Amino acid sequence: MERKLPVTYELQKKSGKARAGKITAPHGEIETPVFMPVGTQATVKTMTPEELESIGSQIILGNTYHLYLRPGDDLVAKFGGLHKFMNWNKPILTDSGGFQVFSLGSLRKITEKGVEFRSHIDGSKHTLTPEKSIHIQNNLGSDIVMLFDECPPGLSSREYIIPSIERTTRWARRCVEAHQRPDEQGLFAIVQGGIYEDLRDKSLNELSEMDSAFSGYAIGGLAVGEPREDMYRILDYIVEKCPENKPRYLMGVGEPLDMLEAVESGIDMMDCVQPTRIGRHGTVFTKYGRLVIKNASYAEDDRPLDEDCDCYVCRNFKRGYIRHLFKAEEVLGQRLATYHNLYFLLKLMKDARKAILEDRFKEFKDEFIKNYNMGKN
Ligand SMILES: CNc1nc2cc3c(=O)[nH]c(N)nc3c(CCc3ccccc3)c2[nH]1
Ligand SMILES: [Zn+2]
Repeated sequence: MERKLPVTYELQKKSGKARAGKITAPHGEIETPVFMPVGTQATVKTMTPEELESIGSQIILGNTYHLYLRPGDDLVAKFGGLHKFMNWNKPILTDSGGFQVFSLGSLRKITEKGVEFRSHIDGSKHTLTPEKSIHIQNNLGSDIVMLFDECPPGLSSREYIIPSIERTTRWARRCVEAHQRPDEQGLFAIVQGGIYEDLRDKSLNELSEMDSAFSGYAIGGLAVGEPREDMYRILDYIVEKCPENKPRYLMGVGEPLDMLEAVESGIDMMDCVQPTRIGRHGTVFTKYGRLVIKNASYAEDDRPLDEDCDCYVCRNFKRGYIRHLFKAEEVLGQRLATYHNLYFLLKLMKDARKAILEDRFKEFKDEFIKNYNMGKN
């Protein structure tokens, strides 16, 4: 009989293919669509958990690759798991590590067994396997555990992707077998297949054989250098083929316009390091597009970063002050820009959810895109 899954989804409203829903996870509920801040090394860079909660973060992401290398998943387990270690008491999703090996590790080698690599920290040799990845995530105690997959480089050929999908499916079976807490940590499948519709079908069909083990489905293999129109075409094709009664997670997409495109295709969850990464370098999101605060033109500008934003930063600080902080290399500048960027994306998803509930998502999306492309800052 069907085992009770630890992570469940309730569809609340559709507006076209866009959906509003509620995810129930062991550490709490998540209203979707949702943006998930990335907390790679057990911290969303420069933010405290209290600040993350105050801006409306419902779930954050952690990284198997990083936490295994430092401080070690067994140490995190000694502290009672990642929630206790970092004092975040809402849901956490952890990635499985394969992607990070290829984006950060060196001297990598893929075999049937798994992935051999050298640590980007000290060059030590390691092998990550499906079993090891799942056991690390079990130690971390995340609410949502990702399958150990291969994410082929953007624009890989069909000849490369086909055998890659078949190995990733064999790895998926090993992940399901290795999972030590299937009743406490939800397992998400990851659909691959590059920019080819028929290979997306192949990946989804092979994974669907194990559907009863999966609490959700992620769309992987995108935002890895493929042209934007290819990503949109694939989303429009494959997302609605994923089970309607489970959450759908698009991995690695966090540009405002891409997020709205993803929501329109039926995606519920998204992550991206962009808001925190570009925030630390002084680029912020605004209603009218991106703004590079170090630009000399903002030196005497007494407006907030975004005149339509009601976040703590926009209510209390002016562009000229935040520009000064960056020019003076004051760390408060990075914190304020990060805070506002995260708030901006969390609010964008909250407004998208409201538009879906009121069955006016298309109008909401078109209005946002018109303003964002104005670039008048
Ligand atoms: C930026 N673009 C991007 N495309 C991705 C594709 C995949 C993919 O096909 N498979 C897996 N496992 N992860 C991917 C990721 C990492 C997402 C992430 C980062 C940090 C924390 C938690 C999760 C991606 N990121
Ligand atoms: Zn703001």
